[in-house]
Amino acid sequence: MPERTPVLDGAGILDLSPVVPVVVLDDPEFAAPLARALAAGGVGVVELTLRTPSALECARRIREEVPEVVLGLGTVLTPADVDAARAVGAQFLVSPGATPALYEAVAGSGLPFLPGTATLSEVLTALEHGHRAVKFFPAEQSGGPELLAAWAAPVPHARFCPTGGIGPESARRYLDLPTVGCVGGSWLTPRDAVLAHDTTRITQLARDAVTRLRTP
Ligand SMILES: O=C[C@H](O)COP(=O)(O)O
Ligand SMILES: CC(=O)C(=O)O
Repeated sequence: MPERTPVLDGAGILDLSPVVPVVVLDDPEFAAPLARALAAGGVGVVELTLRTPSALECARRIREEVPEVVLGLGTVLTPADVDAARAVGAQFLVSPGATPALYEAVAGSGLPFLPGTATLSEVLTALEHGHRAVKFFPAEQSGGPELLAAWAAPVPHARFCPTGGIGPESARRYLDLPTVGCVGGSWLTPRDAVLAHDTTRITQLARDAVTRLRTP
């Protein structure tokens, strides 16, 4: 396993790329090629979801074979997920929501964490636990950029990674908000491209996204 990279706080994660690819991966053989394909397109961060039986093995391969990519594990739902993610070298954790048990486990892990939030009370709970940077999920279904703009008045110090239903066109409307650091999305790694091991397409999607979204 490569050396642990320096721990970034959650807010630092939001500054790595305008878009964090949310990846569902079955085939460990394609884990490193996929991460390299994203990096070749200018996206040096991956959120690999714990949604497949092989996700942890895929994560281990990325950490071992592509250490230049910052690896987060998503769909972290339980303290056991936190332990498993840490064991394979995850550099940050992402959840679709958060519970007291999850906050406690994350605190013990020492890893940066983007807790999922969909209400202002959940944002306040995240802030109480010391997490200034949070996921806003599912973004489009929960109220989109208009809701985040309203939240920016009472909690301008929170920072958001909206995720859920966002694509290359809608991403800009989130990134224009001062409280948004990056967006998350699956559009850089479409299911058909992943199944076909189509690294050329993945690199092109990453390059297009970075070109379109890097600057206001
Ligand atoms: O569960 C969904 C992911 O977190 C984001 O996927 P999406 O960009 O396709 O909505
Ligand atoms: C959707 C999401 O936030 C996650 O799977 O972690």
